[in-house]
Amino acid sequence: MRNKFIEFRNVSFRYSDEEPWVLKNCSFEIYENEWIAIIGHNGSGKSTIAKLMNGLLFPQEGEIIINGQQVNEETIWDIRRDVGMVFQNPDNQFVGTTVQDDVAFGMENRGFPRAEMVKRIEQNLTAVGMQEYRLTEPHRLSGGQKQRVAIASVLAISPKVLILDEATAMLDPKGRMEIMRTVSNVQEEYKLSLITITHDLQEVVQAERVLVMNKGEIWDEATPREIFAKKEALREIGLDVPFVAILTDELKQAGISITNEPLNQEELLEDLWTLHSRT
Ligand SMILES: Nc1ncnc2c1ncn2[C@@H]1O[C@H](COP(=O)(O)OP(=O)(O)OP(=O)(O)O)[C@@H](O)[C@H]1O
Repeated sequence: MRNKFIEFRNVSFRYSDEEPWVLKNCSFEIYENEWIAIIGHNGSGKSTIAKLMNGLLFPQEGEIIINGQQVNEETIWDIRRDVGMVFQNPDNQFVGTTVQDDVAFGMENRGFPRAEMVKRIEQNLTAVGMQEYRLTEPHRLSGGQKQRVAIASVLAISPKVLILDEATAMLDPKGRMEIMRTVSNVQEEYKLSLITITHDLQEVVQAERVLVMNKGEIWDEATPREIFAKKEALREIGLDVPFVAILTDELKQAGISITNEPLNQEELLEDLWTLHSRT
């Protein structure tokens, strides 16, 4: 049984008294070392959840507990050490003139000793496969490389949770795959809780659990397979389903009796192969 690391208890939030509620009575938990994807239509409140987890915003109602502490003005520095975030636009996240300066920045702010900083720069740039670029100026890097450096900068201060808020949205398919491979490796190596906010279905199917948002409320919370089995209901709330799930439905309608809910090509091929070998 895993320990709870983040808990939202009846959280409601709005940006001002004049504006509508953006989150309405949201309760959920995130466990140590799990990978959870948050999905939902545009404006459903996903980024707001991320900002609440990092103490960039505070709820008007309910409470948020992270690593046993309530998130508030007094605890945000502890919370920000535990919860690292990487955003969508890699260009907005650089402060250093070289890659290694950039990774050092967060540690300098927190007063890490120099020898520790040098060790962590090496360790974290290696973890994301960017060690050979340590003296490169960030603007010379590709989008995917910039995001890997942004991840290394966050990892350098040893967070327990890594939030990627649409962090692959501006990358090409190859860049996306590289980032997701990197992230999956570091999650394993550092035993992190990983929260990916994304519209990319290939990312969603890799998560252990999916939290679906709809109009500021939690619509569902389950494994990717359970979520994507609800194809029609997902479409009704403006969400896509993976191509393999659509293809499976069409194959079923054509009389091919696939009994599972495959989530990727490999699983679908395996199901078809099993059927074929039975006939
Ligand atoms: N700074 C802000 N001031 C006022 N309203 C905001 C602000 N940021 C977001 N909102 C509103 O809050 C609602 C939720 O926004 P949020 O960014 O959390 O949604 P999202 O699910 O992440 O959307 P997307 O997928 O488009 O990024 C939207 O209606 C948005 O317009």
